[in-house]
Amino acid sequence: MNTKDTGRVIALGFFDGVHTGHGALLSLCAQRAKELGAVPSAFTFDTHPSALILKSPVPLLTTPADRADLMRRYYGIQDVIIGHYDERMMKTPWQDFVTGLLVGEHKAVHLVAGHDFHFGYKGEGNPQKLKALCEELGIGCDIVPKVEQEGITVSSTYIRTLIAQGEMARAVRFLGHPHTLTDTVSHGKKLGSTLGFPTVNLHFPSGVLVPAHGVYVTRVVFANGESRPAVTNVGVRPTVDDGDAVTVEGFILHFDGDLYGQTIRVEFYDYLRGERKFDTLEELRAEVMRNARQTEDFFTA
Ligand SMILES: Cc1cc2nc3c(=O)[nH]c(=O)nc-3n(C[C@H](O)[C@H](O)[C@H](O)COP(=O)(O)O)c2cc1C
Ligand SMILES: Nc1ncnc2c1ncn2[C@@H]1O[C@H](COP(=O)(O)OP(=O)(O)OP(=O)(O)O)[C@@H](O)[C@H]1O
Repeated sequence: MNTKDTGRVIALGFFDGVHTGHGALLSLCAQRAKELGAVPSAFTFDTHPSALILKSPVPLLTTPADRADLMRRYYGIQDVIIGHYDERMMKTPWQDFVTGLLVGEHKAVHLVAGHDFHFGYKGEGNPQKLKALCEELGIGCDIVPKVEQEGITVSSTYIRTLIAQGEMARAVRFLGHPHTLTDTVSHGKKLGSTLGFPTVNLHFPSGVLVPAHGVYVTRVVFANGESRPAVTNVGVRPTVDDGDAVTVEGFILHFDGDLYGQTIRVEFYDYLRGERKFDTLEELRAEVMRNARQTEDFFTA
């Protein structure tokens, strides 16, 4: 993208999940970019800073690619800069992050950050300092006030707890869109077809949060943009498997075709039930058919 002449308006944060709080920043970023004739952009990192600073990995709601895709589709962010978070980045003073990286390298003409945005070495940068520095540099800066919903401050941390507990419908309200996983379809055991419900098999990449094991109302979006309702199991399939490998298996309704090797997006809308060990495959089959009808009803209601 040629930003040499136009420059970028850059929204700042990690943006895991791209929730409604992030949405406030991203919408404003798109609006300012339009006013300035600049490219609406966002800056995120490949690794969550806490993973390095606190040395404890944070299981994320989204991969960097899903984050970028959500920001583009829902908020019109054209350019998502994915910075590499390492020791060097951690030790970068907040002023250098702004002047060297955002303005110098990425041609920022305007920045947008949230009310509690702390950044740079030891988190010494904050919204007040950012605003003052932007004034000095002669570029614009917006600080977005806190977004609350249902009396709660919207945050990635809160939404992670919801998804880990299977509270998917509530998570979707706080995200402002369905929870998303994009992956390439891999081969399963092919048992599903003989049981009357062929499935696509996906995996959560390492570092991405696995929702509570159970069955979900989902929609599968194909590479060509078409989509179909699907009922999806997340878990270890105790009826047919002894292992503890977690799979994501979707039975796509009203569809037959080979999707092996294709990249698809699964959108999670609601939680139907926990994963169970059935005594017979026939009982499993009957339950999956019931869950398929519930999924159909969800989208036709
Ligand atoms: C909607 C749905 C619900 C499922 N629920 C369970 C379950 O509760 N317990 C279980 O052991 N397996 C469950 N499964 C996994 C099935 O055991 C698995 O899809 C089937 O054995 C076919 O596997 P395959 O695709 O590897 O051939 C579910 C699968 C789907 C699609
Ligand atoms: N509820 C909110 N209202 C307004 N701005 C927000 C809200 N949540 C986050 N932001 C802003 O969005 C940007 C990205 O924030 P960040 O990625 O840290 O999200 P977060 O939800 O606060 O994450 P965490 O739960 O890890 O604290 C920051 O500038 C932050 O201040």
